[in-house]
Amino acid sequence: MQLIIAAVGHKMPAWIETAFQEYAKRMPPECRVLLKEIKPVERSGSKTAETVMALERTKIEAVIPKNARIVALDERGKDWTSVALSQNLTQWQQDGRDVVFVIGGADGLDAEFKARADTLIRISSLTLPHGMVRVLLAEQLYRAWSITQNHPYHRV
Ligand SMILES: C[S@@+](CC[C@H](N)C(=O)[O-])C[C@H]1O[C@@H](n2cnc3c(N)ncnc32)[C@H](O)[C@@H]1O
Repeated sequence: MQLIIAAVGHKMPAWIETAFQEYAKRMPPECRVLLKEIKPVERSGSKTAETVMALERTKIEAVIPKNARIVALDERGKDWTSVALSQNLTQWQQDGRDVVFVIGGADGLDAEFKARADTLIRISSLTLPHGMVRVLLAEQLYRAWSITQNHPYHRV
């Protein structure tokens, strides 16, 4: 199983890259997190937000491996606890399918893409900047793995 974060957004500030790597590098070899950045579609007066999201959806789908489980990130998604994420991580490791966490761009994710995702989760009910979402997600994946290992990083 490969954990992939497909994130619309590139050329992130150095502090986002540093924070993301801080957690990604802690993951063990059997549970590595691979980041696939997707260049946002250029905004222009003639493109509606729906058009932009549909174009970004095509770019997102191009980086998703066949048969991968899709977990879309959205502030309206299910509110998982870290323990629930760790339980899902254990199940995902058992079934072996790749898992792709998808983070949208400035306008969000295409509605049809979200409807077809296997799961829609939120990190908070607040709207977060997309760069910070990849950092928080990487930390939560490391925490979830720590829970599965009874590692002292996670304290109940
Ligand atoms: C700036 S937000 C887009 C906001 C957009 N107006 C919307 O309604 O989705 C960019 C991306 O960050 C992610 N995101 C933002 N806040 C989030 C949250 N609280 N939980 C999970 N993902 C979030 C989502 O993937 C979203 O598509």
